[in-house]
Amino acid sequence: MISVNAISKKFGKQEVLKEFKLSFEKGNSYAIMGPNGSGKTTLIKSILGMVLPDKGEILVNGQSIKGRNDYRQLIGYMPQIGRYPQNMKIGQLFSMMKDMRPEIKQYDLDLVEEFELDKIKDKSMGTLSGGTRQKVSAALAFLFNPEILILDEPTAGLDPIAVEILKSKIKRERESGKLILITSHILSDLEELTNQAIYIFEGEVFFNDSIESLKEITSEEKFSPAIAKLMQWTLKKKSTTKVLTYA
Ligand SMILES: Nc1ncnc2c1ncn2[C@@H]1O[C@H](COP(=O)(O)OP(=O)(O)OP(=O)(O)O)[C@@H](O)[C@H]1O
Repeated sequence: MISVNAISKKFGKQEVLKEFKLSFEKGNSYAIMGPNGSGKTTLIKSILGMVLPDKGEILVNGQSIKGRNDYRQLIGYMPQIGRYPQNMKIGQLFSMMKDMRPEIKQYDLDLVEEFELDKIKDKSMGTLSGGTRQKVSAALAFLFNPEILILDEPTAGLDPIAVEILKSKIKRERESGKLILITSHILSDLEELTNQAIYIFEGEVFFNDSIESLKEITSEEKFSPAIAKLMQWTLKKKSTTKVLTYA
């Protein structure tokens, strides 16, 4: 569904993505992991067309995304930090988004309802707490029932009830066959929500396979120690990169 074909990206002298080769298939949910600054958001933004790779190409449903915008309609994106017009009210924001997609007549309002956003529809975006803004971002990502969901640190800043609501929504979408990409530092969330693991380190894809095979390779039964081991390997034995990279 999404093919990342040897993309590279530099910011100044810093090579953030080095020849990334990845493929993301429908019905799977991918945990995109790596230390702070390892390139997770840059990868996601490249798929969204918000960052232009210096080399390589990205295909969505077999077609290059270069110079196109239409494919974005297939994707629901929840950014790490949602930026919205400060004076716009929640209700106005949702109306504006709906007006931008007039062809869509049915909305997925699960999160609008579960987060009770209607009750605060007259609040301005600029006055919202960080967590409430996250709820709005999440509800918008799911609004048009997209085939692909890209969620950048989706549970960060949410209270425990909201976290459970969002996780249960993500699981329902995954079960319905959607493609889901999640970046997070919260390993317990990733274990619950994903079946594929991608670990990025110093601009390279260090691990890319199923969570089952991650556990096998690391000889760990649980996800968290398996990731911890992977992190130790990245730090101590950088030379194992080639062995662990399944492109
Ligand atoms: N627009 C930009 N201009 C210059 N440098 C950038 C830009 N965007 C990202 N970077 C740099 O690229 C590197 C990777 O950033 P990125 O946001 O992709 O990391 P990340 O893995 O998502 O990090 P985190 O876990 O902290 O969210 C960082 O060193 C960052 O400073």
